[in-house]
Amino acid sequence: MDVEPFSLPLSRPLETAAGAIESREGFLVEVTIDGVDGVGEATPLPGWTEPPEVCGRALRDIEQPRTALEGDELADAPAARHGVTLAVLDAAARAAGQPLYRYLGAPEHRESVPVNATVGDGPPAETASAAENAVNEGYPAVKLKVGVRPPAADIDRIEAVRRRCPDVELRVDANGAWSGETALEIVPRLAALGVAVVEQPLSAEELAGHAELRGRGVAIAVDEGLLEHSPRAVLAAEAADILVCKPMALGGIDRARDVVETARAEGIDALVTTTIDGAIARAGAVHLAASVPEIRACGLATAGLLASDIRDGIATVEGGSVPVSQGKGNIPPR
Ligand SMILES: O=C(O)CCC(=O)c1ccccc1C(=O)O
Ligand SMILES: [Mg+2]
Repeated sequence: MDVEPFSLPLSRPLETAAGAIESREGFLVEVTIDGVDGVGEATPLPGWTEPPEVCGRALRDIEQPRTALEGDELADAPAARHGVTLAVLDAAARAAGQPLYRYLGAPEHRESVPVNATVGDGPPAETASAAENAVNEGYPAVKLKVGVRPPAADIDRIEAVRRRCPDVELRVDANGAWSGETALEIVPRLAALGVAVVEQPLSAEELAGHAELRGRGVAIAVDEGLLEHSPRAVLAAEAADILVCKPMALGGIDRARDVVETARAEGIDALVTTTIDGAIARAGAVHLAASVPEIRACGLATAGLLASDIRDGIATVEGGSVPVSQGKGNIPPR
């Protein structure tokens, strides 16, 4: 197994309530299984996965990728496990002569996956312009980062977006910024502005608080909470209408697919997003989303946030959706 570090600066920082994301450092993972090559990507994000040093060490310690996965050697390193899993699945899908999404179990051909635009914190006019551009480009949904400013200032931003984009599906992601009290005040105002989804309004520990916010006119999506607890615990606490599945943080596209299926079996929806991964992990997440019937718009429109990428022209947005690669495996070989 080969492990190669990379560093990808963002074209500009993504401002969130949990801090700004400025660049992404990770590792390309290359395997050969029964003579077939596979490529994966491990792109840890502190706060969401193991730290980069731990990820790199875990990857370099691996002698046999399949044995490492079978022995659950990467249980404490979700990004490393993601990279190895994606490489192994890529090789397996290639060997089977199938695009990755079909190999993962998609019941039928799938041309593309709908995606939401991702708009970081910024002043109202800037936020509204970014949202309007996204609508003009054909995005079916726009997600705004909130919680950096006081609630009243976020409401101003959302109102500015609504004026310019009367019909788009609006989502907001607070990354855990609000107290229960603030959220109980703000959620009805979001509902009045036609916001469809609020992602992680309360801190990751909160389960009962999220459960209490449901049924107030805005779907409650849990993201960080899935990692703090477990997807099972979030479902058992009835804390979410939607689970936000990040394969890098959940330890691989296989694990993330299990979470999506488990949620849906209980009548809870799920969507796929990334930690702003490089092209290979982003493409893997697109295959995962494509393997799930009728998935709602996913947070996979992040290629444009990167100033450079490990591969160009892979899993990029065209008119509000990302085309699904129909060749063998994850992405075409170089
Ligand atoms: O979901 C999206 O639209 C893009 C991805 C995103 O918002 C994100 C990116 C990196 C780390 C955390 C998050 C998040 O969803 O909170
Ligand atoms: Mg989120």
